[in-house]
Amino acid sequence: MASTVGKAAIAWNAKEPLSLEDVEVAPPKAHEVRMKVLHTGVCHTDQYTLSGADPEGAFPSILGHEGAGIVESVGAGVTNVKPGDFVIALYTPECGECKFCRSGKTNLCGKIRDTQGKGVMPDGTSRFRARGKDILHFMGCSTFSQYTVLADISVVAVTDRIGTDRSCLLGCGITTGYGAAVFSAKVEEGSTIAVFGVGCVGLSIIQGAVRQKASRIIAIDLNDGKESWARKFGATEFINPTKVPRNKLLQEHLVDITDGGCDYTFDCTGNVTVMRTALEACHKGWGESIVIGVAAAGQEITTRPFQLVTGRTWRGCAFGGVKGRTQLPSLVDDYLNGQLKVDEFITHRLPIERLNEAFALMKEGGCIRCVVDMK
Ligand SMILES: NC(=O)C1=CN([C@@H]2O[C@H](COP(=O)(O)OP(=O)(O)OC[C@H]3O[C@@H](n4cnc5c(N)ncnc54)[C@H](OP(=O)(O)O)[C@@H]3O)[C@@H](O)[C@H]2O)C=CC1
Ligand SMILES: N[C@@H](CCC(=O)N[C@@H](CSC=O)C(=O)NCC(=O)O)C(=O)O
Ligand SMILES: [Zn+2]
Ligand SMILES: [Zn+2]
Repeated sequence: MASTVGKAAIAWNAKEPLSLEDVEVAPPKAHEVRMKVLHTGVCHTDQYTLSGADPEGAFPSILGHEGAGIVESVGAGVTNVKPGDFVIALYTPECGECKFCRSGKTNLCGKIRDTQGKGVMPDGTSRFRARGKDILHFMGCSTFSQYTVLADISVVAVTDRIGTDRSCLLGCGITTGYGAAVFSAKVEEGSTIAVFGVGCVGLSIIQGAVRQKASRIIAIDLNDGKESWARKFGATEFINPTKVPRNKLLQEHLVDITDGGCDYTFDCTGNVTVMRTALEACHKGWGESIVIGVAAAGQEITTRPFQLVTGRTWRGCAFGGVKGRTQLPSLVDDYLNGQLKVDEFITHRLPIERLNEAFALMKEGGCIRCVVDMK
């Protein structure tokens, strides 16, 4: 098999716009898949890494991890997909064999995590070259490229009846929030929950909490414009933290209005102060706070240990705790059966040539997800 050339949006350095240029994409080696990326979403984690705040961020690299497309070719030993299959890229792979996969306790497959974090394929090398230099991979996906190479355990085949311009969003934001509520927290019927940060992830938590029949879903965001978004997805209340009664902390206000605190709270902001508020807004004895937002290098969370002694639980999840190869096909079915909203998240669409504009749009409250056409 030969190398192929396609356009990719290369991040040469942190804090710089992506540069659209030709990239040479080597053929897949054993247990690798070369994918023609048809659509990609742009997630806040891409922006976080481009901002330089990610301790694992390395450049030059090809960002993007919320992508879907078609298998172009496969390396030796690949049995789970074949050329022509429609696939979603998985930044949380699923090998089914490692200690993590076998534990049944987590979706955090460990098989390729070390090399993935270093921006290389499992054999320690890159498949991308541009301007005579190796370009790093990102989150095992690099979906801001017309062609990319992934480990075979980092793709899942799904029906294309959903369309790659929709299935791409199941590669991160929607699955992360929905999974956090349904599979990770396992919100119970009648629960009171609070969601901090009404973006794609927060709205997806709301969607999951509605599915679980939560009674009260309190959405919290600094932007009043997010209230209509939250209510459209099923929130029963909205709070702008800048408007809580004077001399009350937001967590005190939440405890007051919920008869002692929330059963579940979710941070979808990446702000460590918000994470503390979310923990302390939990009900004594059983409340659980789930950290989803990604915080910048050097940031740490604090609270009084007494908050935990008195029965609150502080934990987190990646990709909603969802096992991509096992569980994503059924989320696609849910979408096709009208039980999972996906289209509703798409506020903007752009061609590959305008991918940088998606980063600017993310800073505007009106953008939930921008889907980029990579063709
Ligand atoms: N753990 C995981 O697996 C994953 C984690 N993430 C992370 O989750 C987070 C959310 O992602 P996404 O939904 O795409 O991001 P968005 O930026 O779309 O949503 C975050 C929302 O939080 C709001 N916000 C910011 N600060 C506060 C605050 N102090 N109080 C209340 N609301 C606030 C933002 O408002 P404004 O726009 O006005 O700033 C925005 O509406 C990010 O940190 C992302 O990196 C994403 C996917 C997977
Ligand atoms: N590289 C960062 C950590 C970033 C992070 O937490 N990523 C999430 C997914 S965010 C998706 O949009 C994740 O999957 N974490 C688990 C993992 O193994 O990376 C850092 O070093 O802080
Ligand atoms: Zn993401
Ligand atoms: Zn594994």
